[in-house]
Amino acid sequence: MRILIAFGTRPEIIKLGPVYRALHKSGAHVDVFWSGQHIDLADGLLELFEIELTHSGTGVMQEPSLAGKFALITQQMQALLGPQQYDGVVVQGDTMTAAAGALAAFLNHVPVAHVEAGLRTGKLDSPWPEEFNRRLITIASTLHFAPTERSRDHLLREGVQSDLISVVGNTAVDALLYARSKLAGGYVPIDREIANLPRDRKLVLATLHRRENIGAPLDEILEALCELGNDGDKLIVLPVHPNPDIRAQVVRALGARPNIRLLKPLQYTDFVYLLSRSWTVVTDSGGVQEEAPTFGLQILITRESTERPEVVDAGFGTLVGSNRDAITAGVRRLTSSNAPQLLPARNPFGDGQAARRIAERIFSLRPLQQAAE
Ligand SMILES: CC(=O)N[C@@H]1[C@@H](OP(=O)(O)OP(=O)(O)OC[C@H]2O[C@@H](n3ccc(=O)[nH]c3=O)[C@H](O)[C@@H]2O)O[C@H](CO)[C@@H](O)[C@@H]1O
Repeated sequence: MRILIAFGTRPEIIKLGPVYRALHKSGAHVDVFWSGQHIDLADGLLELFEIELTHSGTGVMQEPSLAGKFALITQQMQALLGPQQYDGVVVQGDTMTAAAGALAAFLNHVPVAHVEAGLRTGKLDSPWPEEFNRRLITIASTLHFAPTERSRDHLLREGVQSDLISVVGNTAVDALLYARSKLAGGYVPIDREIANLPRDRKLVLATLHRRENIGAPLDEILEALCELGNDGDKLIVLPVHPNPDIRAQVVRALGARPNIRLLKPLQYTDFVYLLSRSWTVVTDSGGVQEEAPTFGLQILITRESTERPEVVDAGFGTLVGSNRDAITAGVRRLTSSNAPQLLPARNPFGDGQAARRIAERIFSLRPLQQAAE
C-alpha cells in the first residue's frame, strides 16, 4: 500500500509523527509532503519522529494570503498525485495544508484519511478559518478518525457513513507519551533558558497564537499576565509564536516586565518538559488542551469556545476568553496552595494507541479505494 502524508505546521507534524511510524511498522510505503506552511516551528520534530521528507513545497510561507497559500499547496499536491501514485492521502486537523491536500486528493480520486476528524465549534468564524477547513476536509475524506465519541456524533450529523468513522483517540496523546519517554531518566533541555529556569517561583506557562485574539483580546490577556507577574510568587513563561502580529503585541506588552520570561518557540521535548513542571497553563492552543490532562494539569483556555469540550467536562479546562479578571483569578486559584493542584490524570483524548488503530484501519480488509466507491 502506498500512502502520502501531507503536513505543514508544527502541530500536524507532532500529531502525524506517530501515524507515520505506525504505517511504516505496518509495512506501508509512506511518502511525506511538507508544504512549509510554518517552516520555523518544525525544528527537531522530523528528527524526533524519524520522518524522512519525500517532497517539500516552496513559497507557501512567503505567500501573504490564505487563498494564495491554499492555491500553492493544491498545485504542489497535484504534481504528486499523478495516476496510481498513491492508494491514499493522510491529512490531520484543520490547517490550510490539510484542506488543500484533501481537496487535491479528492479531485484526483485518491481516498483521504482524516486524522482528528469531527472537531466542531459550530461557528464558522471561530476558529477562523479552521472550522471551515475541517468541514471541507470531512466532505473530501473517505476514512474519518475521530478522537472522541462527540467528534463522531458531529460527523454522523453531517451525514458521514458510520462504518467510515473510527473513534481512535487523538494522536496528540501518542506523541506526548512518546516525547515523555525521551524525557525519562533526567532530561537536559535543549534551550539554555529552560535549563536555567529558576525554581523559586511557581511556573505558569502561557502559549497564545489564535488569529481571533489578535488586537484588543490579546492586549487584555497580556495585561492579565503582566498583573500576575507583579504578584512576585509566580514565573510566567511564554514561548512567543513567530506570527509577526502576535510577536509584536506580546513583546510590546510583556518585554522586560517582572517575573515574565519571553522565549523563542521551544522544541517539542522542551515544551513537554515545561508542561511537566507547570502549575497551570494559560493557552489558546488546541494541542495543549489535549496534552494537559496527561499531566493532570488544570488550564485556562483563552478562547470564547472550544472544539474540545471534553477537556472542560473532565474538569481540566476552564474557558476564560480574553477576560482579564477571569484569567488572573484562575491563575491565582490554581497557584494558591504549596503544590500544583493536579487532577487524577485520565486523558479524555485517548490512551496513546490512536496511531496504531489508524494504521490498522487503513490496512483493514477493505482497501481505501473500495471504501471510496
Ligand atoms: C483550531 C485548533 O485548535 N487547531 C489546532 C491547531 O493546533 P494547535 O492549536 O495545537 O497549535 P499550536 O498550539 O501551535 O501547537 C501545539 C503543539 O505544539 C507544541 N509546542 C507548543 C509551544 C512550543 O513552544 N513548542 C511546542 O512544541 C505543543 O506541545 C503542542 O503539541 O492546528 C492543528 C493542526 O491541524 C490542529 O490539530 C489543532 O486542532
